[in-house]
Amino acid sequence: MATLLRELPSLSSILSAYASISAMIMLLRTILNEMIPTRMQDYISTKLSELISHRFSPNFTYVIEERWKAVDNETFRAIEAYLPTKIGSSTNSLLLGSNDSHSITSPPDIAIPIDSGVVDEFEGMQITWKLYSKENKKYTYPREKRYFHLICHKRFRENVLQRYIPYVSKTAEDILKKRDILNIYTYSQDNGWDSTVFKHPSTFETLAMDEERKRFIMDDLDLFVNRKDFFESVGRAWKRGYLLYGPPGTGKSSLVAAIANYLRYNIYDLQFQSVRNDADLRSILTSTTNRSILLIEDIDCSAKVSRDRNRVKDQEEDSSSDEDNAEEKGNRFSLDPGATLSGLLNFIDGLWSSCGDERIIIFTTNHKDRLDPALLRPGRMDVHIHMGHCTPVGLKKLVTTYLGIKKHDLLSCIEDRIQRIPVTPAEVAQHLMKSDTPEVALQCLIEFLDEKGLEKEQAALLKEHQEDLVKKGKKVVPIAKQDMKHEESDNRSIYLT
Ligand SMILES: Nc1ncnc2c1ncn2[C@@H]1O[C@H](COP(=O)(O)OP(=O)(O)OP(=O)(O)O)[C@@H](O)[C@H]1O
Repeated sequence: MATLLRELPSLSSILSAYASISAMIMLLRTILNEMIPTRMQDYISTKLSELISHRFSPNFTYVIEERWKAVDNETFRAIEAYLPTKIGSSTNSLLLGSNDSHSITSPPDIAIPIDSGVVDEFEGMQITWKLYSKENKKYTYPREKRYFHLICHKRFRENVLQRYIPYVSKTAEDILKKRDILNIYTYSQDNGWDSTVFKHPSTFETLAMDEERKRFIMDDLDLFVNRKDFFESVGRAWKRGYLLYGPPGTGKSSLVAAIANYLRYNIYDLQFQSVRNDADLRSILTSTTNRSILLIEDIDCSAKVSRDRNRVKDQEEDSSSDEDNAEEKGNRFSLDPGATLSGLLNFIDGLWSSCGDERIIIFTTNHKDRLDPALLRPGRMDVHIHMGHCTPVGLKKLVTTYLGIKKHDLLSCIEDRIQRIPVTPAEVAQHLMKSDTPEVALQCLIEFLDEKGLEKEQAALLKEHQEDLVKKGKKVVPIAKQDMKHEESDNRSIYLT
């Protein structure tokens, strides 16, 4: 015992050894602090703690990111729809809000805030969900990258994948199908897709359009939504393209709203000119969800889509096109070249067309003749629909909708006038709104039509007179094109390409 005690180091030598080890550690730490930047130190310590916790934790984590292989991750969408139905006492905070500008009293939506969690139970398994976010690389869309962590016990790992996730997807599908609120999304370079509640009153019932044409469109839509297997079997993307063309105020936007209300699809409204380049266009289009309408209005206004291959022809066009050309020249020198027609076509029927299911693509234009022929080729936009001036059938529909009457003595003389004088449904609607009294409103419409008829006659006389002058070899100031041309050259009412 005495020998053993003698061999033990003295207290003073233990203390001095401890002091020198501590001094060495402090020295090392100071050197490391000096040499390794703080961010690198944080990274190393996070990785070390992750390694330790992974090694010894009984849990397994699935990570579900918002984007998956360059497109929107549908599993993420499903979880987003499903989780708000699972909020319980374990949830400490929630996002609450409404984007329904039509009704401030409508019940708000619920969503999971970033860095918060929800606990769910399924077939005896406990599953914890957490939502995180981190900033994305600069200049890529979307700016923020969100992702869910699904945390379960390691022994449930397989069951979660085989049974729980399919259950979540199925439940989400039912929730999304039953949603009674539609959204309209608009794109901006700063915020990406921003949504607001879409409550447009236009339906096929209120549209002033011939009944057979309405029936044709509704049947076409029905056929489209019920043909998932058909599209698969023929190797085509489950998409349908509509080109709506015609003068302003003939109901193109109203028809889009009617289609959205009929199918209960959200609308993604894209200003083509606001897209920086084709790469951005791809990200923007692939971040739209299934069962939706992609709407590109006034597609002819994009120089890239309307002019690329028609430049020579366009140089001969009227003065209005000079402004567009100036814009185009400006674009050539800008940093962002803009999205191109081929970028767009690639999404419509190229390799990228297979991204996403159940999509309706709608282009509208007031000038079909200005579009690049590539966009009009058979099979590109499946259905071309001409929205024309008001017809007697359209008039009756508008009178019923706006005045609540089906018959009136003045109707026959209005019908007679609109067959001679081109007038848009928007103009008719505007005059029918002038009074609640049918008599007064219809009289207003008659006066308007008579004025328009007079203008038309004067324009025809002027044209005749100018043609005479030209024949006599005299110089004339040309009449504005729109006075002479009421309709597009191709005004077949509706056809499949
Ligand atoms: N066919 C129609 N049926 C019912 N209402 C219509 C119709 N066409 C136009 N209207 C009325 O006129 C207004 C303007 O129509 P809308 O915006 O749909 O026309 P548009 O063809 O899209 O015009 P633009 O080319 O200028 O966008 C609508 O709010 C609607 O009240």
